[in-house]
Amino acid sequence: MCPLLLAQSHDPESQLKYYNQVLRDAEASSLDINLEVVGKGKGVVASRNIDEGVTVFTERPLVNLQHLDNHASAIVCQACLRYVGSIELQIGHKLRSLVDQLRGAEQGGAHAESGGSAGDTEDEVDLDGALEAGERLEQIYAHVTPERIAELCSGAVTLPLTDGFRLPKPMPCRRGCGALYCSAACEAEAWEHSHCLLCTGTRTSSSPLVELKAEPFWEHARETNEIFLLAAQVVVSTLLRAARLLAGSSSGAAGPSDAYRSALLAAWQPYMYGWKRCWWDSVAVPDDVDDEEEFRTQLKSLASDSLELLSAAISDPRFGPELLQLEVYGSIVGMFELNNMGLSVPSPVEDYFLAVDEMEEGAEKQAVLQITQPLLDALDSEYASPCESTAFLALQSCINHSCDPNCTAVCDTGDRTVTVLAQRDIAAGEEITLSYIDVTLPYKERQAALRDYGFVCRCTRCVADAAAARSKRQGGAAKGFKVGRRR
Ligand SMILES: C[S@@+](CC[C@H](N)C(=O)[O-])C[C@H]1O[C@@H](n2cnc3c(N)ncnc32)[C@H](O)[C@@H]1O
Repeated sequence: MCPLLLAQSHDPESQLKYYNQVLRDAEASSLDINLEVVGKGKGVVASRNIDEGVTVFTERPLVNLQHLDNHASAIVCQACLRYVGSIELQIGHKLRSLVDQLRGAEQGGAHAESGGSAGDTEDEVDLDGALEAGERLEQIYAHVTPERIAELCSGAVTLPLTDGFRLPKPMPCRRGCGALYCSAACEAEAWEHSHCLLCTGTRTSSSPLVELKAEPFWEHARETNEIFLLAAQVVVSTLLRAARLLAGSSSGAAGPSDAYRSALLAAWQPYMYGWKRCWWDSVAVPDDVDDEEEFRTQLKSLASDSLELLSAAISDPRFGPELLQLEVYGSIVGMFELNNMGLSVPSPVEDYFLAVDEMEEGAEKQAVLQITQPLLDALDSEYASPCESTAFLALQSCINHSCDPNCTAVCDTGDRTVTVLAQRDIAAGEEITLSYIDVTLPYKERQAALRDYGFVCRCTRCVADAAAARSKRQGGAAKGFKVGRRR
């Protein structure tokens, strides 16, 4: 049986009503939503001509998450992804994380060397990795000392020219879970949105009323799939919003009442129409997996464990059970696998080193370089590593992929928005497209990359490339026949 929350997504009339509101909110007056673009599901089309370079629309993500493995590269506001602290802190943090990571790899290798399983292929790989890690550590320490890294992290040193690169002071989560924000407003917004139930901090304060017990859920997500963290934001923010809507209405407590159902459906609407297939049914099977059925069963079991831990963490008498069903949770995770958008925010550290590089040649630049060059040499390619995150946006998630897209998306952390810009002139009636992958790849590699998104690309370029490949094959077959005849 299709749970109530998923069944609603099939109603075209409410879908159009919702998306027309989304278009109005995004001030996207030059766009329409088409619920059935041939072979692609719904899509976004231009309702009038759009000139190259024009902003097609701007919207804010409904949820976003800095990739867990990116925390080592960038300290950003967990709500809006703005870099926080200072250039010194960002550089010190990158170096400290790098050193910790390399030490871990080095020790892993040493452990394998001293263990009794020498000759095992994995251990051999570990030893190679350990050797490389050791060399990279030496390279870092040839340029900076551990004390220098500690000074940068603690704010004990000020680097030249950083006045022009001021960053907001980090604002810690009120419960001290380690999450940082760029302002009290962002901290409060994240708290109200979902962090109040997903926080793992223990520091007590006058608020909130709920007991915090999300650590086992986080631990499971860290070890298995970070997308569970994003799905949890959807679940919690929806439940909290429904509870608020219900509290604001004249009806009673949560339960199977009509009032609760309509509050829940209203709160769920931003995600309702993004629904695709369940995660375990939609994920592409990795090349090294032989037993597809077992693989999908394992994914389902992971989702089930995650949901159990989440349900235990957020149990609250205000919440009904509708959103905590496995099919609904699986569809949210699946939606992120197929619909989310990667956001990359360039690092101010890169801009800082560029500014040094662009200084006029002379004694002043030489004095600055004496201080900054060792840091740049120690960071190596890490100096430019950006903040990488994943987000879900109501309108952007309706835009289909093309290997020859007419639009591009840029992220602005300043006002926490994503802007979609026309890359070329777009005619009225034309579909708005973005690229989900690196479109410089050849046809086969593009299709392989898009398999991870669960579809065979039917964009104009792929259709043309496929036709060209077919006719080449047919031509090849004909040539082969001729060769055969000559023999
Ligand atoms: C971000 S959603 C885009 C909106 C989607 N069409 C819908 O109905 O919600 C991505 C999904 O759209 C479909 N899609 C996007 N681009 C496509 C393309 N070039 N060819 C075929 N299907 C495409 C695939 O099903 C993909 O998983």
